[in-house]
Amino acid sequence: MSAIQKVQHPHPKSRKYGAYQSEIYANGMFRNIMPTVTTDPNKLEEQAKQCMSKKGYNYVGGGAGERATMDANRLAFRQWKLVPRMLRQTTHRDLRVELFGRTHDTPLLIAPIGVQVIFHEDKETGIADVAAELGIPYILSTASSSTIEEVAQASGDGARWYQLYWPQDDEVTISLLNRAQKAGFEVLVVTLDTWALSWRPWDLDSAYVPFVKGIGDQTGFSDPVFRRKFKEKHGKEVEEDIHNAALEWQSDVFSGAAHTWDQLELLKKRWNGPIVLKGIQHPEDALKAVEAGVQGIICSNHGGRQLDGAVGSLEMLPEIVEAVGDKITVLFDSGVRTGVDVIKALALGAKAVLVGRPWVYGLGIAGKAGARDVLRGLLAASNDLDQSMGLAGIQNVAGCDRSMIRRCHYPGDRNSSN
Ligand SMILES: Cc1cc2nc3c(=O)[nH]c(=O)nc-3n(C[C@H](O)[C@H](O)[C@H](O)COP(=O)(O)O)c2cc1C
Repeated sequence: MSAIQKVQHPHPKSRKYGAYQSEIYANGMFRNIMPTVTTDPNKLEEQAKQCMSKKGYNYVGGGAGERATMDANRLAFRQWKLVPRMLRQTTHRDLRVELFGRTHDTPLLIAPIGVQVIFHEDKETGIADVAAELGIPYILSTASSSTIEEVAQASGDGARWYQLYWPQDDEVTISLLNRAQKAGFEVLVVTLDTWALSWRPWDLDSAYVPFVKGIGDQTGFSDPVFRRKFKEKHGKEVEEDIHNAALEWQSDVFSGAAHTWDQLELLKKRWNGPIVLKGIQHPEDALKAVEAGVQGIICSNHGGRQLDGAVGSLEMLPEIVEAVGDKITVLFDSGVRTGVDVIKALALGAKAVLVGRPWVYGLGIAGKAGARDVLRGLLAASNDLDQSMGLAGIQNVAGCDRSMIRRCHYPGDRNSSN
């Protein structure tokens, strides 16, 4: 390399996420406007708890059993530390990544989160709008409180993926896939770990499950095949008997029976685009996904909401990446709270990272504006993705590699920002 490095210019298409930090200081110093949503990842959940309804907060903050998997998710992040490099040109960071042939502005994805109306009336349509604005693909949950078509409209030109809770009824499944494709959803995310709801004490103690009242069932209630079948069976429209319609829909999507690998053929035949399996934790399942001929997997344990006492998701990422190499796109979620967490997951081989609870807390605090603040903070400055990459000496996402990270065990490492 020559002794004089060339002056670096920003990539014309990379966005300046780091500007958010200056904006916060300028608002406070000159206009006395303070951030609505805390910028401290360790205080976010507590602020949300103060602002949200008890049931709404418990639904997002809770997990399976004694929340041991949730703890493991955070501890798995704590055991990896970044090793920063100096005197590198990192002034202009480039956060763009390519996934399934499309370039995205950041390595973040909005994790599929159900029943968003219980957190704020801005719900899925509001978050889809924010995601499009920030250049983050929005993954719509099947357990949505807005319809597929409403979310597509709110997302406009934004990238959108569709998450399937896979119904037992193939005709209904095909109808959902057709609707999602028609509405411009590009990637199908099939969640494998939630064919029944787990034991969730924070919801159980107040006997709260929104779906039985028809909340979060909008995908089914707006589906022509589901509606026709419901009418044939009950002689009524869905709206005339919400209680039974809710039961019927729930027993199809959370049936208590898992699908099997061979059944993926149906989805492959009916979905004209990339398919990503969500909920992979074992390297052998990752290899099975390669064999099954899908295009991607998400190393995820559903944020510790399904199986309690399970391994932290990040713990399994390196083995999964090693097992599948470049044969399939590996994405990651469960426990991501800061930009540095994103760097760690990328350094351990994920191509992009899904963010879940943090923006839901923002949504609960201040609606879509609150979710936007959380996501901008995550992408932006100190402690967060863009600036942390710079401080670590990393110029772009490809620079997040194994040389930047080291496994270290310090007794007493904190398990905060759940
Ligand atoms: C309130 C809530 C609802 C969720 N709903 C869904 C869903 O409908 N479909 C799905 O695949 N995953 C769902 N998830 C899991 C997320 O997609 C993601 O895997 C998880 O939030 C990652 O963990 P983290 O939030 O602790 O980072 C949900 C998670 C939460 C917190």
